[in-house]
Amino acid sequence: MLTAIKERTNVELPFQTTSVFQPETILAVKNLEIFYGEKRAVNGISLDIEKNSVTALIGPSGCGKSTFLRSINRMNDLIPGAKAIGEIIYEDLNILSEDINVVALRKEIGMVFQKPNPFPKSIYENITHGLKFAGIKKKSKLDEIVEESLRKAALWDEVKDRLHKSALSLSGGQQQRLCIARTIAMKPTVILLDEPSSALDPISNAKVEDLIVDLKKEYSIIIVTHNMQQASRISDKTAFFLSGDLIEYDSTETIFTNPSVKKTEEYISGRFG
Ligand SMILES: Nc1ncnc2c1ncn2[C@@H]1O[C@H](COP(=O)(O)OP(=O)(O)OP(=O)(O)O)[C@@H](O)[C@H]1O
Repeated sequence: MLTAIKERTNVELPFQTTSVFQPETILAVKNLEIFYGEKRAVNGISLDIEKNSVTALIGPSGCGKSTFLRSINRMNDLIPGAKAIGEIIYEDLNILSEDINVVALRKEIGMVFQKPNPFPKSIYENITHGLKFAGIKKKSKLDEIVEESLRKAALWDEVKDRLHKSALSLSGGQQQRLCIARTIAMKPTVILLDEPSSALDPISNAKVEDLIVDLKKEYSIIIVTHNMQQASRISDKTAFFLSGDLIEYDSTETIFTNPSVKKTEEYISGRFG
């Protein structure tokens, strides 16, 4: 799929491509620094994100989790004065390169935000909006993708009889699954989730968590969460951030049962943050 980004951007690859990845790595982050004006919010972090896994980003408020997450699909470009230095390598390309086609990138690396943000349109149109923009016009094809995306987001059975009703008539939890379906419809490889269930009631939260675990079969998922139980329930790897530094990154089991760094243990046991 990324060939599309390459073709559209004509990026010259400045590095050898085949040796960059370990077999299961989908994103390789190298010496990533992110600034807002003069202020550095992420201090030169390096980590590999595994394919078909859930990676949780945890840490106290203001430690740089969302800033890092947004850099992965270049959402920080929308913030005046924001600047990223270093490399985020995805399928042989540095995502941070000026030549990257960010529209194509954001289709492959989709994002779902904390507050459900469906368009004030029908459920059907919420899914088809981006597809039409991408040039898919045929009704039968659109119908097929709508059903497929809603099924994958575990929402089809609840909405199949009201596809042309307003998305705003859905509950908060359903709206968030619709936003996930909207992202899935663009056929991403990576899904970024910024506290996707923190605004939801416990039952909707549980549905979204089940969905995330299910989705990792097909997608690589990176989730920012303040909820330690959530991180331990659904993620395979956990990265602990503090003041813009990546303090510890390991399997979720290790982070929660036997962390190497004292600060990690203090944070997950609720002693600060
Ligand atoms: N748009 C912005 N302009 C300037 N500074 C920003 C901006 N967004 C974030 N920051 C700063 O960057 C640092 C990291 O913020 P970020 O939102 O990434 O942290 P976070 O760990 O995601 O926090 P939270 O858990 O509260 O969402 C903070 O000091 C924050 O004030």
